[in-house]
Amino acid sequence: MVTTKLLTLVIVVRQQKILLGWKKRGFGANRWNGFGGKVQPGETIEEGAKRELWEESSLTVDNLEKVGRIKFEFVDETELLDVHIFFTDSCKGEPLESDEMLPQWFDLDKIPFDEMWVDDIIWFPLLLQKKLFKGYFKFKGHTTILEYTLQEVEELKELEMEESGF
Ligand SMILES: Nc1nc2c([nH]c(=O)n2[C@H]2C[C@H](O)[C@@H](COP(=O)(O)OP(=O)(O)OP(=O)(O)O)O2)c(=O)[nH]1
Ligand SMILES: [Mg+2]
Ligand SMILES: [Mg+2]
Repeated sequence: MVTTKLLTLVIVVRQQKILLGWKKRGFGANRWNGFGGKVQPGETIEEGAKRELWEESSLTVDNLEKVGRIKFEFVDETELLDVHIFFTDSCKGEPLESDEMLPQWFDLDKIPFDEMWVDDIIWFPLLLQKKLFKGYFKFKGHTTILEYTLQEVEELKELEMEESGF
């Protein structure tokens, strides 16, 4: 049986720099990434995103902008990941290291894609151009993309629709 795990990812920008965290443990460890994680029962996706941002970086934010949604499939695994991606340039506070993440600011033209998930270099340009997007990536292991789709969408509601495959 295929199950879907709901996840969030928050990309923080401030003063022409992007904040990434070096993931110290768990899924996707030893890569730079935005902040996020599993949505818990009883919270909305945006609430989950804010909670994970706070837990992992100590930053707070009033509003997150939803910018994209990517589904990930891993061959030989029955769990699909449904990652809801948010953007903010209005976070409050200063980032602090957590159990999970070591935060660091990067110039927007020096994003360390060679130390990130391999799909990121494909969709980050859309995010940085403030486009809305949806995508699907099929992985073999954690470093090989077998196939993918990526589309810009016009409206947020296009991200809410289909539950089965894009
Ligand atoms: N940039 C990027 N992020 C990804 C990819 N795949 C993927 O799951 N993520 C993100 C979504 C989540 O933010 C994070 C995975 O969730 P997590 O393991 O951090 O979950 P969590 O914070 O609840 O973990 P924990 O407290 O249980 O340790 O990685 C990807 O291909 N690229
Ligand atoms: Mg996390
Ligand atoms: Mg977490």
